[in-house]
Amino acid sequence: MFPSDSAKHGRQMLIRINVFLALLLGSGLLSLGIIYGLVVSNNNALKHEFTKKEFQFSGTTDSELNMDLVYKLKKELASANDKIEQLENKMQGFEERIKKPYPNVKYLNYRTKKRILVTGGAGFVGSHLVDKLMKAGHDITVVDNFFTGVKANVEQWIGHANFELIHQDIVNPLFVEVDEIYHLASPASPPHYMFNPVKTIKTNTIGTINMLGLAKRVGAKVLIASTSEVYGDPEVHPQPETYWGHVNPIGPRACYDEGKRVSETLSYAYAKHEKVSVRVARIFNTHGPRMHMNDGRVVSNFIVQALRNEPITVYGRGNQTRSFQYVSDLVDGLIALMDSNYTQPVNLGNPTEHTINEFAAIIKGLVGGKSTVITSSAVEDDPQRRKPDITRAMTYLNWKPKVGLKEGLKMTINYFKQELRKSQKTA
Ligand SMILES: O=c1ccn([C@@H]2O[C@H](COP(=O)(O)OP(=O)(O)O[C@H]3OC[C@@H](O)[C@H](O)[C@H]3O)[C@@H](O)[C@H]2O)c(=O)[nH]1
Repeated sequence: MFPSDSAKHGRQMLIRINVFLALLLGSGLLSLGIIYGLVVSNNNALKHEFTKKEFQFSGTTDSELNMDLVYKLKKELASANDKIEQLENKMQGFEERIKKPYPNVKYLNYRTKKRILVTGGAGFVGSHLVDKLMKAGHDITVVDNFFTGVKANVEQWIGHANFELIHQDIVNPLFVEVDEIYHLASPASPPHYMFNPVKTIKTNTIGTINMLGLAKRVGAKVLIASTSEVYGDPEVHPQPETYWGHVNPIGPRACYDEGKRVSETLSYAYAKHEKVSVRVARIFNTHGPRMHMNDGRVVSNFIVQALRNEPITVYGRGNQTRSFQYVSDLVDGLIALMDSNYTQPVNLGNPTEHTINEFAAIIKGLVGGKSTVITSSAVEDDPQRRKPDITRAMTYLNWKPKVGLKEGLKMTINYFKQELRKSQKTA
């Protein structure tokens, strides 16, 4: 080999090495490029993921914070409510301990002061009678089984030296020394007296025997609270006391109607044979404060329905009539009858007569509101016409009602307004 050939060969080798190195460098750069590309894209994905996470993270934190706050506030509110309740209970305790002044009571000496028993004295009519007799200065004993009566009706007298409250059912004998007995104990509203018919009969028979027996033993005068229902579904209108009535003896109302009729029969049997001094009041529909909201009678139902803007429910066609008296008139009549020498039955009622449809319109007019008047099914044996002839009461007791229908209803409506407010407060 010539030296020039070897130089040529050396140059060729150098070129090959350079090409090889260039290729190597190129592929290296290419790989680096690919790796860079991969890293960058991965980084972007991470970035995106991070942003997403960050977004989610920040959202979660906010709502958790809100939940925490709501939870805390709820806890604080609950504990504040607990404290308010505790304070209210304490205040109620204090109020109860502060002696409430009694209503004014007249002073009577031992010659004029009477010892009077009022059965059913915690009821609607009974409690108004008790108020009047207490204010007149007499010694009053109330006996009540609290089936329809409530202690709250006489709470104004509890603790008074002239007042005593006995929780007892008059179906059981009672031994007390009294001068007069007003026997009012009995459920009076149709749904109440139909609730337990046998019990209603027992109250008006055994209960009445117990009271007449007590009157005989201690020489007391006794007034029996009878009812216009002894006339049943009357065929004579208006009803005088001489009318014997038209009662279905086996109908749903019989427990009360017949119960009261037996009560009257017993009274005159004791009067005739045992020389007991009896008075019999036939009480017509009455309304006023202390009627129970769920009493079920037409006055309470219509007023409460109108106050609540609920439909006023007329049973049947609404052409049946009733005459409504205010409770203070009735109480005056009961006392006048007890104090009189008249021993025959006496109607006590207001002769102003209205159909139930008219009555619904009167209540709606007085209450206002949005109530509609609807009719629902008629009541079995519902008396169709009722209006008292009060000639006897006017003649022998010099009594007649003083409170007009609308005047009385306004007072009854105000009472139910207060009751509804109270019940909404405690609900
Ligand atoms: O929501 C009612 C409630 C009652 N009524 C009707 O209104 C009339 C009067 O019903 P009430 O329940 O008030 O009273 P009643 O006249 O039937 O009985 C009353 O009679 C005299 C009292 O001795 C007694 O308190 C009671 O028995 C009935 O015709 C009755 O069907 C309605 O139309 N809607």
